[in-house]
Amino acid sequence: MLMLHRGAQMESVVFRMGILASLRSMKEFGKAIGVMLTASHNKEEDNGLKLIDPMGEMLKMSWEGYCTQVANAESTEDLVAVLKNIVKEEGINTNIKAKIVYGCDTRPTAKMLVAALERGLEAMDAGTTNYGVVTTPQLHYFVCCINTENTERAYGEPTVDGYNKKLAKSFQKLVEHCRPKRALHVDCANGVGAIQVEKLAHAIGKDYLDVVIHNAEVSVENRLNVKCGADHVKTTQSAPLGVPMVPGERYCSFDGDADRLVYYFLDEGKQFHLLDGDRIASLVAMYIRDLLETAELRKFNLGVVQTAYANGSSTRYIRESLGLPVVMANTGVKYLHHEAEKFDIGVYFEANGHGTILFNPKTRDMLHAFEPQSPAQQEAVEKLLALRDVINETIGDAMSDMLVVEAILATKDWCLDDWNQTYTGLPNKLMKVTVKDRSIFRTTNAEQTLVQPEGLQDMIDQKVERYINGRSFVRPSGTEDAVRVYAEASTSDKVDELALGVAQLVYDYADGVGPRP
Ligand SMILES: CC(=O)N[C@H]1[C@@H](OP(=O)(O)O)O[C@H](CO)[C@@H](O)[C@@H]1O
Repeated sequence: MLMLHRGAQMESVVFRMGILASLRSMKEFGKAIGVMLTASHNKEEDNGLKLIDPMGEMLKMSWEGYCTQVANAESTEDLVAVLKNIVKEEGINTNIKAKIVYGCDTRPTAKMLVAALERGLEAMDAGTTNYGVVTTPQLHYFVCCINTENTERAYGEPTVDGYNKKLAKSFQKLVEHCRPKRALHVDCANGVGAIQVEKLAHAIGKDYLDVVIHNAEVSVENRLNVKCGADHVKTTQSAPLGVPMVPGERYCSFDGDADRLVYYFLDEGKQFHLLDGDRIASLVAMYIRDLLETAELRKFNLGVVQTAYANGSSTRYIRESLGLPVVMANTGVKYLHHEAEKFDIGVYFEANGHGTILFNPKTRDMLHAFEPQSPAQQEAVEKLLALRDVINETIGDAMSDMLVVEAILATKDWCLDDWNQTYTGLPNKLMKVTVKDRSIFRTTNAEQTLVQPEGLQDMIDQKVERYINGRSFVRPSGTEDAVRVYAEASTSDKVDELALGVAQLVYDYADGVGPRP
């Protein structure tokens, strides 16, 4: 995501991205490329812009570099030189007509950003489709649908209606013999999810899933993600504003652009329990593993991809209790996505609730061609195919992930507490330290080991050794000007102590800025 900080530059950067997106489409011989104008995760007041590649996937890394070059060009001459260089380096035929599809979020800035983007697209004479206010994952889905239309791999109809119908039909298939669950309260973070989940719920029908929408004030300024939404619930481990919680009821939160999902509930003693991305990954992995067992398709290589922020108990549970491989990837969904592609069926989730399931093309073809030997086998394969249809494989999608979770809970007849009982999460803590120069921090081993500044990792290791079930790592944030410290230990007091100790080490060792933690 390209961060767009408020100010005079914002419109100009979006205009330039219209030009760059058109070049990307020309490079792909006129395939549709997506541009999503959205709220950024880390600062509610900032916007973000995402370019979406032809199969609905995140933009190729080499083109991310072009985004920065184009955004940072200082004068018109510089910009022209940068663009000319991209055309040359990529061997782009600029006579090809570009095709761009775009969407935006609910904030007042969207109108101005859309106009700026359209000016860039007009300058390139691109063919365009404006999807208006849609979720980021929906736009990823539309791009994939458009570019696979009329092919063997057709992904679906590239409309909101098409998306809702596909998801509704496959969800209904997954829960057809299940007892309906109690209502699900959905916190939409005052974002676009509120508009879209209502349509989806309507397509599914109350008999299959009773959705109660909260935080749907999309037209009130400065409400988006404020004290609500998946990120808030995950980091504060408490109820979002605007959602009065009752013990025994079922709750989930989307984030503002509806790509992250977390669940939570209050137990009878009114204690709050969070079911985050780690829990979703393990639930989904268990479900697929069981379907593969029933279908006698054990040869399929099913695996889970996590980051170092995954709770150590979840990793242990997936490896030891479910008997499945877990691969660690760098922070950021693009890294997880690439690792998940290596499995026949890859489940990936960041702890923050962003993730999806990938079915390798070969796996899809084999499932379609499969000739079942028993009704049980047939049902299991049909469910795997329905699961593939309900999930948005292009990117983590809160609405689609929610249906997956709901289908699994309904199949198992589990309440949220049953799900929570699968393993006990280790107490953990995430802290941020601001230092003079975070670029001096270099990591290896999926960001779990520091190689620079030299000597700091040894000191962290010495600290960690003193704690039962202790684990801690330090890495520079990719999205904020800070170094993140993560720690786990057997009790919440111990984890506070460990995280603080490591944060102080970082501060002392690497020129901390501001008050010492
Ligand atoms: C610890 C943490 O939550 N990190 C987040 C955060 O990345 P950092 O590189 O840690 O700033 O923003 C990313 C983008 O939204 C998200 O993918 C990731 O999970």
